[in-house]
Amino acid sequence: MSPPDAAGPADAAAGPAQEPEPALARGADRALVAAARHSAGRTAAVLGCTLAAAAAALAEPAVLGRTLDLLLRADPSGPAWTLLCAAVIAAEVALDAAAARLTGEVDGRSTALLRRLGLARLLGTAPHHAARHAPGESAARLTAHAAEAGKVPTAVAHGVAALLPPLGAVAALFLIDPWTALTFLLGLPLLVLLLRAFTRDTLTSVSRYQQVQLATAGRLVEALAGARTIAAAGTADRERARILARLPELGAEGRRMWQVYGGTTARSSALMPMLLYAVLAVGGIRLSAGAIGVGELLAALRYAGLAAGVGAVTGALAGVVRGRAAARRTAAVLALPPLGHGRADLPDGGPGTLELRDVTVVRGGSAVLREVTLLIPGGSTVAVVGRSGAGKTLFAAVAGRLTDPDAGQVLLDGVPLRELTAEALRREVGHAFDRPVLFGGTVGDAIGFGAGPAPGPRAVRAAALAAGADPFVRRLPDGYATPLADAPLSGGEVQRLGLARAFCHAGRLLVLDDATSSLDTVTAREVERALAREIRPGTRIVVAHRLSSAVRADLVVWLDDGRIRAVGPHTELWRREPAYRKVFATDAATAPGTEKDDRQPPSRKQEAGR
Ligand SMILES: Nc1ncnc2c1ncn2[C@@H]1O[C@H](COP(=O)(O)OP(=O)(O)OP(=O)(O)O)[C@@H](O)[C@H]1O
Repeated sequence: MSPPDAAGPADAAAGPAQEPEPALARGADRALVAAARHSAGRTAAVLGCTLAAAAAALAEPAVLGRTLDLLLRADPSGPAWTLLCAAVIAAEVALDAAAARLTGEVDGRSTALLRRLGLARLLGTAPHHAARHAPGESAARLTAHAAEAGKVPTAVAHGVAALLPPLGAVAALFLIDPWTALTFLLGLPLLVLLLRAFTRDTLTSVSRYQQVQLATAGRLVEALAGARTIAAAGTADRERARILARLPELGAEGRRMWQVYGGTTARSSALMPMLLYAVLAVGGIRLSAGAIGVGELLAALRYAGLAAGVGAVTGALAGVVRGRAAARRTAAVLALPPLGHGRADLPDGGPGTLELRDVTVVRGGSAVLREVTLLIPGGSTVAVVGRSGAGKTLFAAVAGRLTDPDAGQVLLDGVPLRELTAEALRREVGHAFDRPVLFGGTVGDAIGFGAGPAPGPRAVRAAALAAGADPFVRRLPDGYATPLADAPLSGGEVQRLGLARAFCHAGRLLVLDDATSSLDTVTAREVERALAREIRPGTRIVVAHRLSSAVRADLVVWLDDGRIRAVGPHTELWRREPAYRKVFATDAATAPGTEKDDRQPPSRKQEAGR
């Protein structure tokens, strides 16, 4: 088997164009709002439970203090207040437990929503947009980072609820004794400064940490895809070092995050006792002056503790900050432009006439397909030829709407491809690739894989026969029922299964992008004949390096540097254009129409990324 081997120089972190940061931040906030709306009822319940638990926590010192005063005075209502005390504490515990359970549920639902949206966008965009992010990066964005982002709605709810005890506690302090409240408020600016520094430092640190995480995941997946190249080049050690190169940065950022957290906790731990002692001292003076009772002093102390509850607020704040930073990573996937579809269908029985009007495709800032205008008559077979990098794959991609042109229009039987429904497009336009990726449980499933109802075993077998795959499939242990994972397939066999998949769903237009490059000449010729005789008639676009493909085509489209250099029958171009002959340089000794081994070195191409 010949798996795609994508080891390349691309450094995931350096390569792709990223969305500008403000746009990402807006996208992240929109995604988080959508996640919050998705579980609005449950998120409100989390908020309700946490607020109620906070209210119980707030009521507890007052009830406790009052109970103490009543018991000290041997007041007859003392036992009733004791029961009330127990009820408040029990309610606080129960509400905390309910909030924790609901939080887990909402976090899970929000994460699932972000992952669903991200996955739909990743698979619903043009392949070259999806390739903006290295596969490992995209995986990290939709797993770890989506999970972190999914916690934001509940973290906000917890954050809001965490504010209630400190604010309520300050109010309670005022009610008990204004002097204790003022004493506490004197220390408040220090707390505010502490929180601000914490938010700023955490955001920076978390952001850097996540960036390094993404880059490392990207490099790892790149290396896995390019394992053969690395083994062949003997660069395993160098590659391992490249993957792990940013590990020290990861460690440093991780430590910095803990330092920020630890520093804030340490400073708040130092600040809190000082505040409590100050409140205790003032409260003691007020007690000796007879302004408050013992129970009220106890309540004031507890309220001061609640008011200085910076730990709860910083914890929730840290969750929101981390989640928002992670949401930006996920939002980069959500920002990929969708390949939208229209509502039109194709006219019944159309021959598959394809028209390109002034089609321009821009990649990496420059036009790589330029003002291509062409009419391909329905039912004809067209060979697209040209030197490596001439734009053949991009031509095939716009012809079958794997991507949209940046300017111009592509029409099939008079209908712009953009206006077709997704169903009509994939019913009538099929693709086969140089290195197809097979999907499905069994070999038969892989051939039948496609939108719409699954084809029956007969249709699957007919397609495999036409693609020259039937003989080797029948030799597999369970034939068509052999699990894909147990089918040892060569590169050419995978390619034939990819062809069979395209034949199985053949519509009025079939685009074969180097799809026979791994087949021997005889098999390739058999496939071409079967394509002409046994597959539903229609228009064929064959990106080809083989001379024989050009020879057999009705029409040759010769691309050169992204432009159409000439269009015409092969014999005519061969006779008239010396440069055309050079396109098939290694076949120079082969006269037009002869059948020597006419294979050019195959250009290895992936299904995605153009
Ligand atoms: N996503 C992309 N970003 C930048 N440049 C791209 C991208 N996709 C294609 N190109 C460039 O566009 C040009 C045409 O590419 P294309 O793959 O269509 O060539 P090709 O004729 O099929 O080549 P080959 O015969 O080698 O497969 C090349 O120069 C290629 O580098």
